[in-house]
Amino acid sequence: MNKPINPETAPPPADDDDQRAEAPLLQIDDLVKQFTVRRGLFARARKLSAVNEISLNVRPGETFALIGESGCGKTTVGRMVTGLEKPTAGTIRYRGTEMVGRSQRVTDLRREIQMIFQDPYASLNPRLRVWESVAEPIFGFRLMPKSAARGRVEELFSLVGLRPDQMDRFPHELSGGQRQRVGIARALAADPKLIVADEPVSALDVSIQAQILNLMRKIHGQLGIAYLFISHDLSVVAHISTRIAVMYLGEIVETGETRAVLRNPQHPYTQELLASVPRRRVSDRSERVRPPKGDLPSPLDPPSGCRFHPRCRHAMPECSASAPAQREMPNGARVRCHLYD
Ligand SMILES: Nc1ncnc2c1ncn2[C@@H]1O[C@H](COP(=O)(O)OP(=O)(O)OP(=O)(O)O)[C@@H](O)[C@H]1O
Repeated sequence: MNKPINPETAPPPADDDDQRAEAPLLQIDDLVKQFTVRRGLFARARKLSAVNEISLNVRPGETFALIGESGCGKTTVGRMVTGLEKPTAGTIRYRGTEMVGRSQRVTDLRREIQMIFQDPYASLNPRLRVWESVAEPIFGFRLMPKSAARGRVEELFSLVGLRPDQMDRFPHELSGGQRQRVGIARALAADPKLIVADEPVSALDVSIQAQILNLMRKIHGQLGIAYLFISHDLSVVAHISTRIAVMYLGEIVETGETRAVLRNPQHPYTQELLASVPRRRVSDRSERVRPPKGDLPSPLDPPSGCRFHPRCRHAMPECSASAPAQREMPNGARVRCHLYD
């Protein structure tokens, strides 16, 4: 996206009464993911803390954004939500059901959670014609007789702005934007209620990014699908999400309505992310979030207390001593920072 951030472009939140009335579609509580890593054959195994006790919920039909620097754990959260990765601890509830095990109920509900990947080229089978890739979930979940699948794929192609004559092409015969449209059609084929979109536009040319985002917004409006939208890019998130969670080194440091958080960020990390945006050149790849000073510490050995404290210009002695509790701010955002104790 080549626009500076404008909090006013964020879709307005649903009014409070609507929000209270609706149970969350997705409820994540105290989710933890640790990977066991070993550097070298004889090195001892170590725990890498990719996601540390995060909680969030996504309401039916809303777009919830997860944002943060590369390596902060966003993809790992998305992969746990879609069942590609198993949590170390914590719970993921979808429509009230805890998504563990392989019961029929869990399997049926998994169909309703689909994923759009960053790199549509890598996520499509190069040996299949694209219509066959889109039809795979229809066959896999036995959603309709095989004879009807091609007609359904044709409908999906039309929905995502592709022509029927493109159905028999192979992925390499399409442009990046067209391949991402195929990826979106494939996610829609399973009739989802929630789509985890993992950096869906960051591999695309800037000129194509807006087209794909507009398509995602159109689908959202037409079909009422909720998105868990993972991105590095604040300007993308400002454009598409109603609520946002800012992640830093495996933890959520600030969460709230997108407009409120972008207008008046409270956490020093969020403030730095936002401050870096207008200074960027718009045409280059540094459009992504520019990290604050210093390197991102290793999740193999995360800092004590507040994980952001070694890079924080407001750091105080208590910041390295204890992890801050989450506090609700006057603008409704929830923030973890000792400045607000
Ligand atoms: N399978 C794995 N085994 C070991 N470490 C992993 C694995 N997957 C992710 N990690 C590590 O977990 C941390 C979080 O990675 P993750 O991909 O979730 O971050 P991210 O914010 O999505 O970053 P990016 O945008 O670069 O994908 C990183 O340090 C990463 O190296």
